[in-house]
Parts: sequence; C-alpha cells; structure tokens
Amino acid sequence: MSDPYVLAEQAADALRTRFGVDAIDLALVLGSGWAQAAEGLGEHLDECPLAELPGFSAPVVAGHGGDLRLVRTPAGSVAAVFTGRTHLYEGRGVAPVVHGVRTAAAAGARRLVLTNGCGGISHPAGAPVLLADHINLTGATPLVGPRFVDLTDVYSPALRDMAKTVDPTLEEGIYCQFHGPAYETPAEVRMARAIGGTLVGMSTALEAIAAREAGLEVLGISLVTNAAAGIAAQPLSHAEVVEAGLAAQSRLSALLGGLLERL
Ligand SMILES: O=P(O)(O)O[C@@H]1C[C@H](O)[C@@H](CO)O1
Ligand SMILES: Nc1nc2[nH]cnc2c(=O)[nH]1
Repeated sequence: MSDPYVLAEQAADALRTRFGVDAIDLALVLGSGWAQAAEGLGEHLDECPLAELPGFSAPVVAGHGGDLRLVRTPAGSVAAVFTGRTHLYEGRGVAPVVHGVRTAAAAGARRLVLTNGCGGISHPAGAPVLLADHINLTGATPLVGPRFVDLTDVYSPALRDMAKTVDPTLEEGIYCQFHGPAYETPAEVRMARAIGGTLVGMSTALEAIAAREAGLEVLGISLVTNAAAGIAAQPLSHAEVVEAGLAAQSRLSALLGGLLERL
C-alpha cells in the first residue's frame, strides 16, 4: 500500500502542474447540501475532475460533485474547492477520506474550510452551525504510529470568530462523526446527546484530524439538513438532505461569500 503522505505530495505536484500555480492558499470541501452554495464563489480560474489527480476517485454520493475547482477569492487568495469528498463508509479505508486535505496541505494551503450536511440534536434544521469541537465515534483515525497530534482547538477560534462577523446569528455545536452509512438509531442519538454532541454526521472529524496534523487552520461548518433520528417523527433520507441544502442555498452562499472576502 503506497505511503499516503507521498501520494498527497504526488497529487499536489499534479495539481500545481494541471493548474499552473506554485501554490494554493486555502481549501474548501463541500459536503451534502453545499454544492449550489459554492456556485459563483470568487473568480473561477480552472477546474478538473478529481479522478484526474493521483489517489482520488470519483465521489459516489448524490449531491457530491467530482471536481476540483480553483478560484481566486475576493481577498486575493487562491482557493481549491473540492466539490465532493470520500466517506469512511465507502469502504476504501481512512487514507482516501483525508487524501484531499493532505493534498491541499502539500499544495501549500494554510487554511481549510470543511462543510457537511448533518442531523441536528439541538439545532434547528436549515441552520448552518459552526463546529466548536468534534467527537470521533468512528473507531478510526488517519494517524498511524506515534503521531501525537494535539487536538485542542481543532476548529480555529479565530476562524470561528471571523465567521461570526459574517453571520452573527451562527450557533456553535459539537459534531459527532459516526461511521455510517446508516443514519443513527434514536438510542444512538440519545447517546450522542448524553456525551455532549449536538450534531450527528458521517464526515469531517477524520479530515480535521489530518488537517491539524498537517498544521492547517480549520473551520468546520455543518448544515443541519434534518432533525436527528428520534428527534422528529419523519424517517430520514439522503434526498431530504440534498433538498435541505437547496432550501438553505442563499444563506449558505452568503456565508461562504462573506468568508472568502476574509480568507
Ligand atoms: O459529506 P457529508 O458528511 O456532508 O454527507 C452527509 C453524510 C452522508 O454522507 C450523507 C447522508 O445523507 O450526507
Ligand atoms: N450521521 C448522520 N449524517 C447525516 N447527514 C445528514 N443527516 C445526517 C444524520 O442525521 N446523521
């Protein structure tokens, strides 16, 4: 099995060559429900299918794109926008889940914005929520060996404060990453609440761990696409998740636009 750090360096070299840039400044990963909000973000410079770069495969989840988009932000930064991600539940192992983050870091990014669609325990559906912390319930980690990474402030207080200047109504939450792909049982949601979680999802935490190992400053934003299982009566579906993203498009677009004026 190839060394994931070497593979990320190879993918970063391929990115620089494909886009003709020396480096990128930041990266943005779009989760379920965020695709439309990222349309028209900054000046479109170029894009290519993710699968063209070493170590990437085409995303398989509806609502996730398969492209890497390069944009120049209003602040003048060069941003790599991953329109989709690989999830742990796809069965490819942990390294592919964080390959995009490691590639972005190897390509020079210093900041990372991770977005996702998730279930709300104590936040209303339709609201974006800043991640203050996470609880990794996957039983997995992208770190192998004595990589004793400090995860204090895994989600940057400075970037969270910046986001709140863009949208002062933003709440903060604690994101519990489950393995997936099944949604949680009501009992699992009650467990997540009991251990301090306010959001339940299937991504983001592992990417954030890899990002902190690489020294990236991380901002995590969840779109609460649905009430977590057992909170509301109706059954959960991915169609509902994608639909909720469409419904929240204008607020998410304003938030991302305001952030990219500052990043
Ligand atoms: O990539 P994210 O975490 O936004 O996608 C969420 C979690 C599952 O992949 C999917 C379930 O509806 O949406
Ligand atoms: N784990 C999990 N992920 C989600 N993504 C969107 N909604 C949910 C949810 O309720 N639970």
